[in-house]
Amino acid sequence: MTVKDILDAIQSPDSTPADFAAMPLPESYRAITVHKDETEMFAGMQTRDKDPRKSLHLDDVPVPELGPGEALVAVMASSVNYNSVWTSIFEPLSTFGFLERYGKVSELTKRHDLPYHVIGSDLAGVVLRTGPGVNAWKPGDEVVAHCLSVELESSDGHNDTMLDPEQRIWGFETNFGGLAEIALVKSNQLMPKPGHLSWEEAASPGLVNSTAYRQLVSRNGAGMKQGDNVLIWGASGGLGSYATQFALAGGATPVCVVSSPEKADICRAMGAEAVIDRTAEDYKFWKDEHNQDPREWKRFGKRIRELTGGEDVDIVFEHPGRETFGASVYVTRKGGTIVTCASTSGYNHEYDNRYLWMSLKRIIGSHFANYREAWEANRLIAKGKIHPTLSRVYSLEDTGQAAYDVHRNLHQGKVGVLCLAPEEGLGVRDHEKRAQHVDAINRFRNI
Ligand SMILES: C/C=C/C(=O)SCCNC(=O)CCNC(=O)[C@H](O)C(C)(C)COP(=O)(O)OP(=O)(O)OC[C@H]1O[C@@H](n2cnc3c(N)ncnc32)[C@H](O)[C@@H]1OP(=O)(O)O
Ligand SMILES: NC(=O)C1=CN([C@@H]2O[C@H](COP(=O)(O)OP(=O)(O)OC[C@H]3O[C@@H](n4cnc5c(N)ncnc54)[C@H](OP(=O)(O)O)[C@@H]3O)[C@@H](O)[C@H]2O)C=CC1
Repeated sequence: MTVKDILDAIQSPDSTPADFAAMPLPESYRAITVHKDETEMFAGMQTRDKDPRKSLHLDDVPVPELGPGEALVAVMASSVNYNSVWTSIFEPLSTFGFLERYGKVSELTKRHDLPYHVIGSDLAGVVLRTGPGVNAWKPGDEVVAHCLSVELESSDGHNDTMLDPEQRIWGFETNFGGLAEIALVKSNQLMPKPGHLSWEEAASPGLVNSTAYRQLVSRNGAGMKQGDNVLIWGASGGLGSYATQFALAGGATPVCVVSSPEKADICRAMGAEAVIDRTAEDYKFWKDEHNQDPREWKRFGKRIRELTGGEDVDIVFEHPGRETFGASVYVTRKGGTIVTCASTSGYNHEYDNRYLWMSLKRIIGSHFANYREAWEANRLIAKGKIHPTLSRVYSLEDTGQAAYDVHRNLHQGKVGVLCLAPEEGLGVRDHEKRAQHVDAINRFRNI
């Protein structure tokens, strides 16, 4: 049995769940990996110069043993997330430390502690096998997977699964991720694949859509409400393209920040009216490596007021981090919220705390999404209320190039990867619903 036989079964309209269940598993599969003996390969280099094409490998790896509550999934498509860029440049830490730590949890988790790391935190595909105790899913089911892996043995995570002390991001802090022909997930990561989307479209929103949902919409994040002004950094990027959609769909006003006229056009095509091109307007929030320029914060704030009819923003959707955080705190409205999930440009933030406390602002930390939030975010995709923002699709062989493009900010929206799917456009089951939304689904394509 080879992965080719699995693909044939997936593509045959006659395959039944029993056929999938009866199919022997292959011994190995192709996967995108980083290697433990290469973690120092970029030592001494600037972040920008570390090249994912050098560190990401396409390897044949053995199919992992299936444990209780788990599923093996044939991956038709996946996507590149920034966490895969971090893994590929071994920043801020090598992910092998995460695998070693996970390997110490139990006999079963030892499987994850290997000299190679199969990466990737999104997938769309077909369930091949389920482990003991899995009843909700069966071989043959078409699924997407969110990337929250929790053990749930501590009460800390019982109200909000993100608070579990053993919370991990699958394919980043665990092995056997989605940039591969086969992936291992906990079965409670599985969700129904939206029928109106192709494999690569369905695989692309998962991580960023769920994260933006918690960060902006959920009461665990900013709890956005109708009428809010929301400043969205990187509004046509991975997270930002979903934050912009959530703001518009939720009756808020996005103020989109981007870095080129093309990206500004994408935001307008999504329905945003207030757009700032940070390159054209040339904001320099830092005078030098150590000092910010509050006059630039003010110039930025004035521009926001021009666009909103004099109002300040209720919420800032933050992720660039060091470069923008001082400005973000400054421009937030009295009583408003800065919600952050990342620090792409540096994790040691500096801001003038007087503007935070005197104006009763709040900074909220947010990370991925709990089980329920991930499910709710996927439901919005399935209902056609929020759409994938897929711009370009790469082959599994070209994942290094895809990660390079994301690292260098050369992409728009989301970048997809075909794993088992032999071409784009396959896997659509609900053509009628697709026809209703096809323009929105294709909005980011080939820009
Ligand atoms: C969904 C997608 C998401 C993204 O893309 S996010 C972006 C990518 N992710 C990242 O950049 C984050 C990468 N991760 C990290 O940088 C690190 O992962 C953290 C900084 C988050 C954590 O650092 P660490 O060293 O791994 O863990 P510690 O929690 O600091 O634990 C180290 C030791 O310190 C002890 N400790 C923790 N808190 C305290 C405390 N408050 N007082 C005293 N000790 C403390 C612990 O217990 C432990 O100890 P012991 O080594 O013995 O086990
Ligand atoms: N904690 C969590 O759960 C999650 C964290 N993340 C993290 O969030 C970050 C962004 O992820 P994602 O949106 O997928 O990445 P993308 O690269 O797709 O988008 C980020 C956008 O941010 C903008 N940007 C980048 N650097 C700067 C800067 N210095 N100043 C202002 N804007 C900047 C760029 O837009 P433009 O050039 O147009 O302004 C870019 O397109 C990453 O660090 C990632 O690891 C992502 C998902 C989940």
